[in-house]
Amino acid sequence: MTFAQYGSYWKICTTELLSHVKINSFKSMRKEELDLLIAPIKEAACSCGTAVDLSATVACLTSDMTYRMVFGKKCTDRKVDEDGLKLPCTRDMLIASMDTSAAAVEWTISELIRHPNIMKKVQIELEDVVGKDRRVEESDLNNLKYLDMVVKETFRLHPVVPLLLPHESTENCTVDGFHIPKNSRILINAYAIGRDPNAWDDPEKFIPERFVGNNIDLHSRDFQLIPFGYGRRSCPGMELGLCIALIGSFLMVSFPWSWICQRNLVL
Ligand code: HEM
Repeated sequence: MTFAQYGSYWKICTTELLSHVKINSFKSMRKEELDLLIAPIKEAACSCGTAVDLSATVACLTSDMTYRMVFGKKCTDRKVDEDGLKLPCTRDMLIASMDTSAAAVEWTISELIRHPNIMKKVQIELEDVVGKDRRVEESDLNNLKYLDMVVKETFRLHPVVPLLLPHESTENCTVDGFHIPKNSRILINAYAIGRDPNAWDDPEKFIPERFVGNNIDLHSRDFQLIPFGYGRRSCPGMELGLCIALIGSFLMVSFPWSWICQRNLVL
């Protein structure tokens, strides 16, 4: 799918599988998968010294969710059974969704561990919005403004697909004075754009507050922040990816980071 030309077959994935309506209709399934994700972490909390590989756990969560969205049934074999791998589209989906979402959560947590004051602010926001007596719901995400800024800032500094995917020009064109011949392979350096001093103040620093009072958004034409690409070949899984990144980060932040360090969690 990833290397296919734009056309009606390609569009099936974005319109049928990853549309806003479809993503919403799978909410309950995400909740179930989230319970499965929490279980090993809870277990580790009870048995001192048990290691939990967060990256692998989040990757399993995403692959199982994608599998269920495509096949409408639970993935019984962790390695994904034959059906999944026979369909190139499904294989692409699994590859595109697993490591990206897991890496986004890992980078967010790494930055929060390096910046305990920012971690504290996220935890305070979580207590204010969600409290301690109930589980976070996807509907809470809209109200977690600071967490949203933290995830955006993480995407700016650590875009998980730093050069996006290779694109090809279908016509001769001129961009910003540069002539680009037809059929050229174009790589877009999202990593460099996110650290460009012409676009960002103090670009090497992790400052979520830089998003206060501006509308820099992942959904609009803000080309200084393009972790999901832009245009019709941008990431069709952006909504799901963002949701997983926010919920995954939320979960990890719920544990005091000192607990994470003491308890031998593999980050
Ligand atoms: C945090 C999570 C994710 C990030 C950061 C991410 C990022 C990206 C990027 C940068 C691209 C290339 C865009 C371009 O070159 O312009 C891409 C493509 C793609 N992504 Fe994602 N992605 C994420 C999650 C997902 C999920 C959850 C799915 C599916 C369930 C998915 C499916 C795809 C597919 C199928 C493509 C290829 C699209 C095409 O061929 O035009 N991604 N993603």
